[in-house]
Amino acid sequence: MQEISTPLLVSAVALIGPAGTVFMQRRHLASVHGGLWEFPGGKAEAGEHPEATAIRELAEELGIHLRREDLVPAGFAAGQTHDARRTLVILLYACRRWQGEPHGHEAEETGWFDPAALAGLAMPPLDYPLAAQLHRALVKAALF
Ligand SMILES: Nc1nc2c([nH]c(=O)n2[C@H]2C[C@H](O)[C@@H](COP(=O)(O)OP(=O)(O)OP(=O)(O)O)O2)c(=O)[nH]1
Repeated sequence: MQEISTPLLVSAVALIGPAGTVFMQRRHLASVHGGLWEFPGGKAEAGEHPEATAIRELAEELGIHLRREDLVPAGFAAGQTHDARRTLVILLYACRRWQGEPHGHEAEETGWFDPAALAGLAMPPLDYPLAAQLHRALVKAALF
């Protein structure tokens, strides 16, 4: 009988700076999807709330502190993991307030991008629909 695994749940965050630009990081070259730009974030631990995942991952990856009340749902994307073995669901939050300066300790490179420019970056597949949803929401000012 084929083994059925639960979907892999990832929380990601679009940090939006005062100029309206969005923080992105380039994945470590040795990792899956190495060298591609992504929203910072990571995998949920067992039983973890997606907001708690977002807060924990951004503290670990960027050294910044987010508050739950500053996380605004901005979109989601579902597909398969790179090896096509599991369903992958990424939940994207937008956040305009945080404590600390984001430093991509694990990233090849980091940068702030105009929301309209995100689609032009080389990204893993699910980050494209996430970037499109974020851009639409920001243009419509439906968020915040
Ligand atoms: N952001 C993003 N990640 C993807 C996509 N497709 C896909 O398989 N992934 C994988 C790469 C990572 O294994 C995982 C994202 O979690 P993560 O950011 O915590 O991954 P990581 O490299 O730090 O950790 P790990 O895989 O080494 O355990 O999802 C995609 O389209 N976008």
